[in-house]
Amino acid sequence: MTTLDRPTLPPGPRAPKFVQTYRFVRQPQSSLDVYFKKYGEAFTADLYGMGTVVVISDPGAIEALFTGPAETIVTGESNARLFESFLGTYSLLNLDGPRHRRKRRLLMPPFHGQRMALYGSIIREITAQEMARWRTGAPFAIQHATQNITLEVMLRVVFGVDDLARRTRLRDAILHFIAGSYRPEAVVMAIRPAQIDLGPWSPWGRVLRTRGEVYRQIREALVDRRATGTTGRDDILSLLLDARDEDGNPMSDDELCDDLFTLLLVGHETTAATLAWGFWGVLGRPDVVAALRKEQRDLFGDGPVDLARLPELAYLDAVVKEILRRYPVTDGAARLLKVPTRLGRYYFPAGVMVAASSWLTHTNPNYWRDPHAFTPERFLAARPAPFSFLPFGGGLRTCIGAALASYEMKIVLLDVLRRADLRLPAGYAPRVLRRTITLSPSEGVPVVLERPIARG
Ligand code: HEM
Repeated sequence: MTTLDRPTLPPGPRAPKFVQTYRFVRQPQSSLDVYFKKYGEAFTADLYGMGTVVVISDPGAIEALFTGPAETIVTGESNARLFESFLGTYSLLNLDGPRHRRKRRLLMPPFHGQRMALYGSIIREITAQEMARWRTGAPFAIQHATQNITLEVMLRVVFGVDDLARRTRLRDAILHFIAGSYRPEAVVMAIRPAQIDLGPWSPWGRVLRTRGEVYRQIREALVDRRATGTTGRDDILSLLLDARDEDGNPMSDDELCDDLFTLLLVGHETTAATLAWGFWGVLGRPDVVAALRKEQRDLFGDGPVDLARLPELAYLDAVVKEILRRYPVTDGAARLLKVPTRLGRYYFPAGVMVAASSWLTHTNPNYWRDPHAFTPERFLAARPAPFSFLPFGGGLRTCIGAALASYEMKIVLLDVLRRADLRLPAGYAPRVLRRTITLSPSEGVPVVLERPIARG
């Protein structure tokens, strides 16, 4: 009998559930490496809050997972197991079916590739403002800087919050929420059964209260916008305020808050963490920095890049892709099987979650040569095998911010490397830490600015 005759769970770790959950939380990549070595491209794990999860890194099965029928291979219900308690019931991530389709259509326009040209000069201005604060000498965490940039981009460019005082309060509230996720006890964010509010000093109580302050600020931003009006505006806040359902009703404030909180958090944390990993990868390779600078100089001399010509920078594009491959900041993309389902060479039973692991797929030696090396050139030499590269997930649920994230990363890398000489302090090597929704580098990648920033 083959694995395709009847639905079967592949073998996997037999450690007690709490041990497996601990490893998932604390050793998000190294534990997967161990399982991959032992069980191969599909194995079954058992995790608190998520139940039975089959982790796959076989592109054939991933293709089937991403392109199969959305009615029986569902995403929202699966995401909700991890994210509902803090992203909210109405968050796009946690929806399925027609509600998901409608919301996604509504949210997409500001993230469409063609819109990027409008955002470029503001991203550049925000990056310059951040760099103006850097000082030579003492190391600083580059993730702190990239986070300031990506959060400001979300607030100004996507949300269209023009009022400086309002922006500052919203930014402070979200940074306070994220700072809390650095605390060791904030692992409760990844363990659903431990999410019990035992007051302001309890781990989950603290998460709820800092998140509550972000929601309060978002509600106030909604009040402001209702007062000033949405006419002629095409930012997310205005789009959502103007949206009406089939019966002509506007969205409730609870729904608006979940959507806005999701975009604010997901839209900047992921890009900030990827950029931080990116600086770690790039600064560790002076030849890559030199090649990036050369490409830029050959096309544009010593001045800034003309952003309309960004697509001509092929090496930069390869660097960004390699950062996304080598340092995936999410676990990947998961789906819940509502019926027994064939995925490539596997046949899995109903009721299990199937998670396409970006880490294991991106480091699968069957598809990537020397997968642990940071080698941008691999993306110049050949296209990746189908479904072996999934930084933004896939199918109907592909990340809506993929174009914005890549565009933003390119501008930040270009402008920082053109104007700043950064180095990594001796002896630093990052560990992979869970932080809100990302896998971030420990200490946020400390860097040292070697000499004052060159003039723009
Ligand atoms: C480097 C940065 C980013 C990475 C690595 C990333 C990664 C991902 C991944 C893996 C998914 C799951 C896709 C799936 O289930 O197939 C996702 C979904 C999503 N991302 Fe991103 N993302 C990034 C940036 C952004 C930005 C900038 C935004 C918003 C502006 C955003 C908003 C979303 C939303 C709303 C979803 C849910 C889509 C849906 O369920 O229909 N992401 N992202």
